Amino acid sequence: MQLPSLLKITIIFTFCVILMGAYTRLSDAGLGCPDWPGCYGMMKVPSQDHELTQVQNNFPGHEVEPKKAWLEMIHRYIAGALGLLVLLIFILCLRNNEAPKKLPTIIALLIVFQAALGMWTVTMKLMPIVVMSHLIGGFSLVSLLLLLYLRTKPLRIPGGDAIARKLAPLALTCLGVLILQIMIGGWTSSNYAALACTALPICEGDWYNNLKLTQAFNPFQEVHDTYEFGVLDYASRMTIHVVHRFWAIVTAGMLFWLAFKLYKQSQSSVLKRSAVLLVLLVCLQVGLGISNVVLHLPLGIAVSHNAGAAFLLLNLVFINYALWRKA
Ligand code: HEM
Repeated sequence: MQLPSLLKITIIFTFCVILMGAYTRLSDAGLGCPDWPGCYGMMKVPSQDHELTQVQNNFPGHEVEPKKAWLEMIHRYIAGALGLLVLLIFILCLRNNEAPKKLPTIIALLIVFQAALGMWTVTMKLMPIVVMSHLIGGFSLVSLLLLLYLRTKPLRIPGGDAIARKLAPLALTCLGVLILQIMIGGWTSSNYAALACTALPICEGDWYNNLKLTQAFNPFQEVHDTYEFGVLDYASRMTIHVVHRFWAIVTAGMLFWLAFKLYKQSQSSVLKRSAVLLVLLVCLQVGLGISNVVLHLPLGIAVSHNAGAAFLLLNLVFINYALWRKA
């Protein structure tokens, strides 16, 4: 198989793994299997009588919840398959003289680190900094795979679009702003702060005088037996939620500005289409965020909000690639 085709398949597959991860996390199934890499020490979810007896002996106090355990195991198996695809890409790039070498090496190292984060997510009982890093790891992986795909494929983007090129620093700033918003979103979700604030447009009560920025964003929280369902007090969760909403306004504003400038100034139809897509994705993402709040976090909307963030990121990575690549 040709490298670009393999990369295309791997990008779609990575997207599925990210969504499956979000579905697992948001269904509170992250601890469906309390150990790693097996599930209660087995390669499948224990269901037979003798297996359940073994669970009682080896994991006293634990009760197997088959649905949650299967979600977690399916996520691990498909993540393992993704690891094999990345290894194949790495080998193909090493063998192909014209293919880049540094980027596939970084991607291969990243997936190993991502597997370690997956393990720590379980062994450290959903510690928010680990859960958020695991989410960012997945987003970074799909972005780097897209970059590698773009580098291995001749693109019909005029690298010499001098006017549009002037927008490159703005596009990079927007990328930074979006990444920060995604991190705050991951922090909101991993600290179970989604329902800490259910009023619109801001928060119920005297939210302004109850902001606790230092506690809310301390990456190293006190040690707890488990972080499932969150350990922060109400004010800290509310603070995280409010910051995610405020930064969403900054993000949306910046991305609209970039889209407007790009649409007006670029000569390239590909970049003009990316600008329109950017506007649509921002509207969709903000709409999904508001629906999360109004509808009290239905699973489908929460997972779509995760997918929306990934699409936004990929679109912005593409725009940056097009604007920064050498003419
Ligand atoms: C550009 C805008 C936005 C981006 C890129 C973004 C991104 C994200 C991301 C990546 C997550 C983590 C999802 C996960 O854990 O799977 C998240 C969570 C969340 N976002 Fe946003 N978001 C945006 C705007 C908004 C807005 C405007 C609202 C509400 C008014 C909102 C409400 C939420 C809530 C409530 C969660 C927690 C969901 C949960 O616990 O599952 N977001 N966001």
